[in-house]
Amino acid sequence: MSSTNTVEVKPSPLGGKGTFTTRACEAGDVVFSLDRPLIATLDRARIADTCSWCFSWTDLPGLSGAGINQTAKVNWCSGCKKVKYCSKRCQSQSWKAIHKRECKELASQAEPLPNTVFAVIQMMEGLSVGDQRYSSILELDAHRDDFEKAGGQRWDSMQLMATTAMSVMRAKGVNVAGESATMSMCVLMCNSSRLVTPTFDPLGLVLDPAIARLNHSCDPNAVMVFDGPRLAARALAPIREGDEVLISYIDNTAPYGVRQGELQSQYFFDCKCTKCQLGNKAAQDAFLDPTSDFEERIKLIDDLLPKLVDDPAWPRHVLGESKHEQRLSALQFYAYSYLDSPDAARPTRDAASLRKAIAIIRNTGVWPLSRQPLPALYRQYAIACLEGKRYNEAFIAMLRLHALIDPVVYPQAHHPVRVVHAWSLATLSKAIGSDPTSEFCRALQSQGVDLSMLFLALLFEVVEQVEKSHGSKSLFGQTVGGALQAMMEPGGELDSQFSLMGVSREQWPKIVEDRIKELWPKVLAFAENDDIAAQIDEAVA
Ligand SMILES: C[S@@+](CC[C@H](N)C(=O)[O-])C[C@H]1O[C@@H](n2cnc3c(N)ncnc32)[C@H](O)[C@@H]1O
Repeated sequence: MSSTNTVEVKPSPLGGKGTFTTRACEAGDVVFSLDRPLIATLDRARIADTCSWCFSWTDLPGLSGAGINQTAKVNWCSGCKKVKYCSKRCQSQSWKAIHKRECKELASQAEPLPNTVFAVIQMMEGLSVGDQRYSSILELDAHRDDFEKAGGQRWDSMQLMATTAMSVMRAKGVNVAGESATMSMCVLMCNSSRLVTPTFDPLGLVLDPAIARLNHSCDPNAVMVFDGPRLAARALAPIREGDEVLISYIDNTAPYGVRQGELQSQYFFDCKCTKCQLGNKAAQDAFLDPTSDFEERIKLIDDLLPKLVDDPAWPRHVLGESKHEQRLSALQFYAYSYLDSPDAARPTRDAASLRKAIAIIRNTGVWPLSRQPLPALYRQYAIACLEGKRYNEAFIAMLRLHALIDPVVYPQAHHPVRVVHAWSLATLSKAIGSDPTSEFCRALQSQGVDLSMLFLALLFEVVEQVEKSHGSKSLFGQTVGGALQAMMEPGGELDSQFSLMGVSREQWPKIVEDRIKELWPKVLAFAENDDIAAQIDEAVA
């Protein structure tokens, strides 16, 4: 597979090998890219609605798919009926690369295989035909003994999956030793990354020796972005020539104990990055000072405390020994118990229970909006609202995320997650604003929030950042660029509005800029004012 090569792999001070730049990079530069990872398999839930070669996803839920024009239809491979493709071209490329080796076996399976088993089979097949690219996978850290020592349900299910993969290989006449299937499974578990859409919705998993040589930091200098099967590591900040490229394996905006717990249990290391060195004292872990009625506000959590301490997840939430710290720990535990795993494509909690959890946490008065998992809960709540067609509530949640939370959680304006949120809010504003006579629109208007202007302001923001976040030629970049062009071209919304007002094209930028400047403080005031937002929300619900 071709790649942009401005990096080299060599021993890392963090342990094992790492990836280092061979030239200095600016923020937003592509540090490293791949046309397609060596192994990429879809989650079982995505097999029926996603092209197995280019990963066009045809069943996008509300927020995640917002605005990405995926009109593709996918059809089963007529041979195995276990994978789908969006075109003859994708089918034929997949056939040449991998599918000719697996179609017959897949056809004989009653159920689609879990993607981890599928990935291990692809790995073993690649090795069995002597493909050199696969042999470098075996040089990766496997943490085999660590997995076995940790034992439990995970180890049992890893062994079961390895055995299943081995039986499929044996049925094809390839004799694979049990230990090598187990090793392949371990390599996969600690070296694979999530395959996601350009808007970060989970689709499956990928494994490629080049990606697997990226080490972790909770304060990363790069982030991985997908564009269909293409993958790029983009610089979040300037990176000097010779510096190590570091991505985050986990949600690096989570509190210290949660991050350390996840890294230790899945990757078997203690992170010692600059952020982790601050421990619970890092800004993102801070709480607000309790108010005088805090005792009363925290009552519900106090009642939960004695039940939590025996839970296996409790240790990663412990913030200290004092009564106050124990209460905050219980509150954090409670908040995380409402959060779906980042791998869940759709929220399993309904909007009402997520809303209740958010309200309880906020009501304590000590939880900053930007402290995890509150931002993640807002995001899941927005998605749950969209799934339930509760657009107004979704709008308020997304507005909070974009205006109040993201600038703190993702300080870089071009951070791809922040840009995707801005785009989702833009498309929501456009959809809701398409009926200006609705009660919700009128209520917003009375607060000075004009949705068509907000759409434009957000669109400008996304277009300004997209070259650095995703690349303007990517599917996402083309979608947002196309939306702006449609507004500006003769007959477009902006063109029509300004023509009516007799404004010439040369005057557009200044007028739009002035209007956005005028709008933004009102948007912020609306987002910040819980009472107004809640009243409108309740009234219209
Ligand atoms: C995906 S691999 C990264 C490449 C790995 N260093 C190698 O040589 O193959 C993940 C493993 O690298 C190690 N690792 C990654 N980031 C680390 C860090 N910040 N500190 C210590 N070890 C790290 C851990 O052993 C982890 O399980």
